Amino acid sequence: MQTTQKNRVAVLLGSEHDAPLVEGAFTVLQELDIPFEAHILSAHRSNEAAIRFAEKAAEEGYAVLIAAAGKAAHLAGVLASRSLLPVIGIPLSASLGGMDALLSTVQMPNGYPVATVAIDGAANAALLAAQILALGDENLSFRIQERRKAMAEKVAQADERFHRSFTPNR
Ligand SMILES: Nc1c(C(=O)O)ncn1[C@@H]1O[C@H](COP(=O)(O)O)[C@@H](O)[C@H]1O
Repeated sequence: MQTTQKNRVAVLLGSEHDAPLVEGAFTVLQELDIPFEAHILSAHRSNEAAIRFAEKAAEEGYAVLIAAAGKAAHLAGVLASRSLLPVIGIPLSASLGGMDALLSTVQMPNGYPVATVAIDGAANAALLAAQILALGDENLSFRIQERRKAMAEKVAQADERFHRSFTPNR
């Protein structure tokens, strides 16, 4: 069932085959209690549907669009060309280690930005979407801070396990 709140994130995948590389985004969005919808949509293979989706996204309650695609990854750019919502691109390592998708996602012409995360950086795409939503949501901001604290705690624990030192006798 769709909510009418304007706080949803859309996660668009260029192909069903991309799903395993995008799971990290779903995990983060669920962890942070952010409503999302995920769809398969292609700027190449379902061009009209992609354009329709972008044009209606704001009125359908989406606040941020995440587009994940490999190879000639034009999905994020096409969505950005038809919507004023922030678009976050995840270049996927479907071929050439993801360099092809990275360049096609990040090298947008002046005027149509796509916020591009690392190759296969699905979790960071979700976190960036969360931080955008948190601009107008103090509770979400608190949840993100708590997540960061938990990460810092893990680093401290790793340091306790790992720490070593050596002082030479002179
Ligand atoms: N880059 C795009 C777009 C697009 O940009 O619109 N649509 C599909 N694809 C990508 O093609 C790759 C191969 O797709 P298939 O495995 O379905 O042939 C996928 O990584 C997909 O994201």
